[in-house]
Amino acid sequence: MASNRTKDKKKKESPEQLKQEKEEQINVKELVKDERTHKIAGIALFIVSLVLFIAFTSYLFTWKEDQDKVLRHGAGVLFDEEVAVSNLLGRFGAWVSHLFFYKGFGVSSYLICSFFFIIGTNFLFGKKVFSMARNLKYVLVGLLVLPVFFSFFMKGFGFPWGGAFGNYSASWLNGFVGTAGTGLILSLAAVSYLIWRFNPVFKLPARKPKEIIVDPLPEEIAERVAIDVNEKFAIEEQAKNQLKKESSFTPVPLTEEKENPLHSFIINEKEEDVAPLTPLPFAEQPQTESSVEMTIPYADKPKKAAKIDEEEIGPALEIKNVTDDEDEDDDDETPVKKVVENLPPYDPFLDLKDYKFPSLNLLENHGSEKIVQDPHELESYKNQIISTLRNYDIEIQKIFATVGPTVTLYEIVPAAGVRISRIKNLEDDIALSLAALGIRIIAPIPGKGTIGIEVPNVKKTVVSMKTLLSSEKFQHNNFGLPIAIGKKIDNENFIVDLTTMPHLLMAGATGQGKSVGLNAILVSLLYKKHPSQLKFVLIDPKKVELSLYRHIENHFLAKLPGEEESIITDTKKVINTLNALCIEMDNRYDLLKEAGCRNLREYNEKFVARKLNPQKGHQYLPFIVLVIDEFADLIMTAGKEVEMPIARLAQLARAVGIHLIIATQRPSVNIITGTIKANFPARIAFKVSSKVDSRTILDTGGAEQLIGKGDMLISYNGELTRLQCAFVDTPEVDDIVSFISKQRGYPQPFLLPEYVDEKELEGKDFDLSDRDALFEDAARLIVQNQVGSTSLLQRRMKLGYNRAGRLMDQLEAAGIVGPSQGSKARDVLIKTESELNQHLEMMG
Ligand SMILES: Nc1ncnc2c1ncn2[C@@H]1O[C@H](COP(=O)(O)OP(=O)(O)OP(=O)(O)O)[C@@H](O)[C@H]1O
Repeated sequence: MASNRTKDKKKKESPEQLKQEKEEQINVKELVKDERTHKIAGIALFIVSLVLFIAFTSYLFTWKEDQDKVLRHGAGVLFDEEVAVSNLLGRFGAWVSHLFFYKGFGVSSYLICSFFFIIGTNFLFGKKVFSMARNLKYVLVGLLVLPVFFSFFMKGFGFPWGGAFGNYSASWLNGFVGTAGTGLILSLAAVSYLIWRFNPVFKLPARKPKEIIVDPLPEEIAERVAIDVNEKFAIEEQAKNQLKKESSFTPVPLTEEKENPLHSFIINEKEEDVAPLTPLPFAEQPQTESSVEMTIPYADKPKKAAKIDEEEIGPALEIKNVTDDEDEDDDDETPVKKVVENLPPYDPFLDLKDYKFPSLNLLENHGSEKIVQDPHELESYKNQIISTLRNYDIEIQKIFATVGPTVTLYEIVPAAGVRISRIKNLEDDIALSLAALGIRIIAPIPGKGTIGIEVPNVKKTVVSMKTLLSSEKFQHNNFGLPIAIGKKIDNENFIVDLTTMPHLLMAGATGQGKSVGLNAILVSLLYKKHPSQLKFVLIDPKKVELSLYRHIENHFLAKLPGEEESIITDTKKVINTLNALCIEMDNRYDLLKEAGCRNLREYNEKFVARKLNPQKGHQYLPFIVLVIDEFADLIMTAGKEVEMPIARLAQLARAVGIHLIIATQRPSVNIITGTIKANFPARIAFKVSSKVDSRTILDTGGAEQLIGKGDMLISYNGELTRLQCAFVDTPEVDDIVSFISKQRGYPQPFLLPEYVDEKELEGKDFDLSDRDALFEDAARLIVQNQVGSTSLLQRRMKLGYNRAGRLMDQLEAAGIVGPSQGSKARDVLIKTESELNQHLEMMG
């Protein structure tokens, strides 16, 4: 019944009437929402603010003349044409400023016109240029405090400084706490207001440092400071965001720029890290002393040392001259020893003292580095993620977004009670529902209770090598071999020390950015290292990728003696080179052992301080970086012959400054074997074709979800980090290489020790009558030192590896030393020289 009645009632109403009402309602709503209305309102408010400002300012000068008239007529002054006032805005101006100044708040009334200005600006520009709530607070508190302050302190000046409100409050306060109390309270209130409003910086004048600190921070501390600062920033940002957010998952409207936590979270300290684009100052490198400076210390030294040619100030020459007959261990303070001690430190740069490091101008900016954040994209993915998870009954507490160069990380805090393993299990379904290529789910993000969903950006940003190399972290670090790899999702530059990695394995399907990645690493090193500090051994079975670098062979490359090409492409030669590197490693170990040093850095420091005698084979040892561009080809053709020396180098070479970078297109288990993997803790995966490949390289899936073009995952220090690899184009590499190659280099590439295949030597029976002319000398040396090492023969007798090796074989055949024991020295079977003499006599 009742429903029938309503129906009837509705019927009775004429349809046009209904329609009209409805339309009107909608129109008003739309009108209010219309952005044109906002603009008009904005301009109107601007004008109000301007009118008030003019009236107030004019009042400051005309108040005396106009005050009586306004007081006498009250609001009537507005319409009384006979009253003539002096305010610039006429009777209205005089009245309105009288109202605000005299009857209201005095000079603090300007706060009101500032407030109109703020609302007007926000309306006009259609967004929150200024925060309304915050400014409203400032105005209200200002109107409460300042008039009282002015009334109290400016009493007796005639002008209504604090207006009626100020006068009344000040006199009340005066009665309440007395003059002194009022003065103190008001001063405190006014100062507090100013601090709250403007937060001025109070700084004591900086004291001048007493002495200039020259030493850079120790490596670990410098690193830690950098990390702490970054962490602090991130934590502060996050805390701010948390505060701003509502308790539900709604992460604050994404369309508001100023106060949007997603945005402020996103805009990381990106720019902070960029140092001015000046040619790199190589702070950590040993200083190149000018030839003039070098000559001064010699001026009052004994004649012999003073004569040394500036060009050749190297330990080999100097010590040779002065230590001819001296035993280094002699404790006596001989004049000669004094000279050595007083020599300036050895400077490895002096070999090529005019060498100029490549300037950053050789690199290009690839597009704008500004990360493009599309609020609509962020909002829509956020909603999609929330609704997708809700389909699986997963409720979310909060969601944050961090926009990186290629992907955006949505970090989710699941509601209480949601098990992370459930989300992990639903990984594929969620990825499918989100239906974007390359979604990676990290459940949970290590070290946090949150879940990460990485979604590729529609518009990706290229990370230029130039940006990374000009960053503070790259320019001012204390790394042995700094390499700039790329940018993390939070836009932090990923710059690491290859010496701590200590080797690097790279894999990725063809065309996904491997070669660019290799170039980025090589270029980083070329920008930071002097030719005396670094040598590359480049192996490139594909014969294309690394050939660019052949022009710098006399500066930065190493090769086998007698070889024509410095870039090794032939498998047989690769095997020889790898074995030669093993010998170099063993030789270096011997040197380090003799010098009592644990690693290359200590050894070189000792050598630079001239604590090691070059006569005993000591020399400044450059880092050696072995780069293999296509490892799969090598393993396929040479198998164990390649794998064994690589495994040996990977296990042992770190301490002696030999580091390996191995790249492959095919990360299958027969190529990246267990032995290789175990010795390469740092690994990079560009996009690979399957989850199995990803597992082979990273021990986990994810690399198959990458989006190519330098998008990569790096497993380093037990952490998996997604990076956008720095981009350096071939023409840029060309320019750098030709810049270096045009400069004076060494006469030839750095020579690796000679390696002779043992198989070739085998079978050649040793005939005692055919023994080497140096056989006896070698036997004495070995017996005197009681060390059966080929490198000892090489160094002390200045022999090539071949001859020293042959001599050692002869000594073995003669029963003086035992059989080879790999990298360990052979046993010496004869203990004293007299025993040796007898033995040699018997041999005839
Ligand atoms: N970091 C990067 N930023 C932007 N684009 C990149 C990046 N790395 C690679 N690319 C793009 O991808 C292309 C292929 O890269 P690259 O030559 O390094 O692949 P690859 O994996 O070495 O391939 P292949 O194994 O066939 O040599 C480049 O020419 C470039 O256009």
